[in-house]
Amino acid sequence: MTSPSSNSPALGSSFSIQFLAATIPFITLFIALLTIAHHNITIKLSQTKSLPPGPPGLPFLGNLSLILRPNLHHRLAHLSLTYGPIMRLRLGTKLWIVISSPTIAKQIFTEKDLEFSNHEQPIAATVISYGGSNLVRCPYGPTWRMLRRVFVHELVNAKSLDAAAELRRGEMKRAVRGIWAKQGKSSSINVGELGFEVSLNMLMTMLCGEEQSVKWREKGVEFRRVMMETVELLGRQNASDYLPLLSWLDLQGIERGMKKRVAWMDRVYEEMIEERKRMRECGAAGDEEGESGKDLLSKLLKIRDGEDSRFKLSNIQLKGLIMDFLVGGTTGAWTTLEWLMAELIHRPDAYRRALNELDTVVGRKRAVEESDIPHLPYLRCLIKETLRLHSVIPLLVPRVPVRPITIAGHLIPAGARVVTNVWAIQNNPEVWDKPHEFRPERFLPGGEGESIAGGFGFFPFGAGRRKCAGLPLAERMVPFVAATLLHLFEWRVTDGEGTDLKGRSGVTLTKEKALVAVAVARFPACREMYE
Ligand code: HEM
Repeated sequence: MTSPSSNSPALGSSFSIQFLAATIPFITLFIALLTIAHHNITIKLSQTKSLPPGPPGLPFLGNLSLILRPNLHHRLAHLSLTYGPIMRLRLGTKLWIVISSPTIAKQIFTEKDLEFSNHEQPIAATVISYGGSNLVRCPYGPTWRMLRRVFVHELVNAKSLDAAAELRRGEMKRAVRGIWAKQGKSSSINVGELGFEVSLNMLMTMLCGEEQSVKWREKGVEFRRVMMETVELLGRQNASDYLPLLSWLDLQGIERGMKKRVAWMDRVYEEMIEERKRMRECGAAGDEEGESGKDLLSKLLKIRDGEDSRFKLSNIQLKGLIMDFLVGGTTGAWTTLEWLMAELIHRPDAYRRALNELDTVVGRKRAVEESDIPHLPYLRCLIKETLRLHSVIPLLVPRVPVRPITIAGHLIPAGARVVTNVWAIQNNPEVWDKPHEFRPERFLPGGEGESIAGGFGFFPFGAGRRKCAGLPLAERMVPFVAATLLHLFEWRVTDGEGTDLKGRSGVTLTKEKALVAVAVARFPACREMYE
């Protein structure tokens, strides 16, 4: 008798293909583990003595299981109580050095800032940054310096921001009108969604002018969904980053998911660029002096097309900067606004004080203007306190030294990920008095905030060369939106929906449950402030 397989060469070859397909992952896993073992042994023999202390880990995988769950900022803060303010974690082939002390952070971001000027580039970030072509992920060097100059001096410099103040005002008015229109219909408002929508519309209008942004406004809901999913994927710890030999399997689907969403955003950017080009060709988009010339996309296109000899920008870099502007801008703004409103609902006395300040400075007959912000010190304290308790990016963007560096007597090897737990520092009882209480007053002149911030106890925007490039815009946009919403409406929560203060962190720290509130006009007799 012959076996079925010997009679059927086709079946035989399909069997061996199936066998091969089934064994490849195991062979790869085996090779991966051998490589990690070799890598670990090499690190162990040469460096363990001088590395910072850290928890014991499993063979090959190290402490990987610790970081694959949410709310990593909490877990790392807790671990640092045992292992100290500079701690190591071994994650597959990677080494993390976690910093939880202001003194060590100060050393890293001041004395040694140059050595720590590279941001890490995990797989998901490589996808969203067009392979490291945007500002957030560009390796430190001449290209990064050029991108940073374009961003800081062309997009968010005082002149550009002043020129676009009217556009932000228009978007704020549009949002107010929308909230007003819902009056009396007992419709609740998702505060985070509102914050996202207003900030996205402001950024879009600044980017491509009022006329063109109307078209993108229709895509706002989808934009929000895609962007939120992108940020969520960006914040998930990806096993492929720590076990590179297995990365082709993309076990958690993070790379695939990211590519899909980035492709969607890329299509939007390409369309925006094409349309702007058409407008410029037919003279609808003018010079910098003209009305539509104020838009930032025209400036970027001029640079890309070689009309501005100071800089050189490729199309990919241009799209990377748009990504920085929109993702960085919306993420920081909406999370801060939602946390701020949630905190105020728990602190009626702080809420009342904010309203008193607004009613005194702005009055009851006109809406808030951006120019009012410098005269609203308590409002600025509220925002600082929100950023202290709920840092938007609780672990900042990890830095990667290019050569071995000794900090606080410990070796940080080249290529290690230096993760600064700014949340832990800003919530440390050894640094702050009753840190878990929302007390905006601490940032008033003479309060503890002044001295602690100088000593690296408060730096929600990061520090050093790679400090948030969008800070000048954030300092205008966030207080302006917050002040307007507080001044014109009374915010009431219905069933306590989302009023708890539980957070959930990935790359950003957001509220676990969305805050939903009803907005009631404070000055209904002054319809012109709302319509
Ligand atoms: C409340 C608002 C915001 C917060 C808390 C925030 C926070 C941060 C943090 C922590 C970093 C990393 C800094 C470091 O590595 O030391 C960063 C970088 C950055 N942010 Fe922001 N950000 C905010 C708003 C914005 C806005 C409005 C924009 C753009 C319009 C923006 C664009 C950027 C960019 C481009 C970088 C990368 C800078 C570089 O690598 O050179 N951010 N931000």
